[in-house]
Amino acid sequence: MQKLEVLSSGPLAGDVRISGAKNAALPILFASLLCPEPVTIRNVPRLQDIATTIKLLNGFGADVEHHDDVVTVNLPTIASHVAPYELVRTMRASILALGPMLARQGEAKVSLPGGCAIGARPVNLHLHGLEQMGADISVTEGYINAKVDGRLKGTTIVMDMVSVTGTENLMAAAVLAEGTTIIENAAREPEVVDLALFLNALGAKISGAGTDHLVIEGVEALHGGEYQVQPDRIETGTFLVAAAVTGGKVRCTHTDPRLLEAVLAKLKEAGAAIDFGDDWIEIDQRDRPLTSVDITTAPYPAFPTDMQAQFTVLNAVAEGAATITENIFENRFMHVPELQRMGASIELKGNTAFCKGSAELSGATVMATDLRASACLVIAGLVAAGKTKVDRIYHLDRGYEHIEDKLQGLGATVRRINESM
Ligand SMILES: CC(=O)N[C@H]1[C@@H](OP(=O)(O)OP(=O)(O)OC[C@H]2O[C@@H](n3ccc(=O)[nH]c3=O)[C@H](O)[C@@H]2O)O[C@H](CO)[C@@H](O)[C@@H]1O
Ligand SMILES: C=C(OP(=O)(O)O)C(=O)O
Repeated sequence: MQKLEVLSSGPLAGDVRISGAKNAALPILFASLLCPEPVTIRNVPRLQDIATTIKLLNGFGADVEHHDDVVTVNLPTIASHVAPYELVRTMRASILALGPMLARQGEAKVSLPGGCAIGARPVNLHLHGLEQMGADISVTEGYINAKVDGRLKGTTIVMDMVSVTGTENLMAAAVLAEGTTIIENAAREPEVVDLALFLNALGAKISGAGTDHLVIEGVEALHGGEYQVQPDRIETGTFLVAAAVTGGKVRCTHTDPRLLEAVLAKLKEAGAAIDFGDDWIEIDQRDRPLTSVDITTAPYPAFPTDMQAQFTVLNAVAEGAATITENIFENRFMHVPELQRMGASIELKGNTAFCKGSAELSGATVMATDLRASACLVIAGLVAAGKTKVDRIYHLDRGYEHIEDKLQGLGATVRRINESM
């Protein structure tokens, strides 16, 4: 079993190149299913989730090439409309195959992704929206079976809750629907905007992306094209927090400060000096006190749940007391017991973590439970006295490209080890 061994590392320093966004690349790759002509996607990160997606696309009959950060998908005819449990169970985002496959093929069979560490994560909004567009949907033996006679039909969908992949699935399906689809209470996340821009580059007619009101005028077919995935705002935020807690100075390059306003505001509130240009962000925490900050997660443009775990470790070591309230997922505090084992003083009550701050963390063997919890434990290891071993790093590999190389480049002592339990 692979682990990351992290040693107390001192202030991080230097430049780190940010990869393309996992949560934009995944819906874009799945939406390439809509297109019978070749599609070239640039700035795709090398991640386990991307490899899983490519396997799913191969299963549907696609010819996929992946060189460096460029992926080319060619799917002139669909060979299979099934996304099997064996692949889907390793990646919830597989649900994003449903809308595009149904829209193009009139039929889709996708394994239910199931619950995971951070919450139940139902897909009722995805299914309900597709039904409103005329799909006939049943769930049998763990699979979603969706069918439509002819094309999906444009309609108005009011989403009960803000759902990122729910919005993406319905928006992608609506691209090939007959007539106009309106999605109200749509997610405004930058990854939804990236997907809309990608689809429009292939001939889709989507307007309103980035607002909660999307209008999708259906077209008969998409054409091939090229697109560059946006930078990963969560990877960027993770490196900025790592720099902050180690009292370092780090510049994230190939990123976009406009995607991180809520996160940058909280880092400034915590005492960081932040500078930025069009495609870089620099944090300087040298000789500056780090103060804990209250965090409340909510849909974009508010503070992202995917940065909550990283700010929990920041609050554990910063001066002062602060609360962290998680409003998106009901079980996203699995990193807290592990941080407590490293010496953090955090009390959990319902969906709020009360952080006392100023903890002197000590290294321990800790268990990563999900992607961002893993990142939080790696950051904790950078400031903890002695050695931290982070177990179950396959979670980390789902979402962070070459994380140990990037951290080493900033002066951290981190290595991947093979060790049995
Ligand atoms: C691949 C991807 O982009 N993943 C992101 C996406 O996940 P994902 O799209 O799965 O998250 P959602 O935005 O859908 O979830 C928001 C909330 O809505 C609930 N819900 C969602 C759909 C549904 O049909 N019914 C329902 O009740 C969820 O349980 C959750 O409580 O957005 C999350 C919230 O920003 C991020 O943490 C994930 O990193
Ligand atoms: C929760 C995340 O991803 P996923 O939705 O793929 O589980 C994440 O990126 O933090």
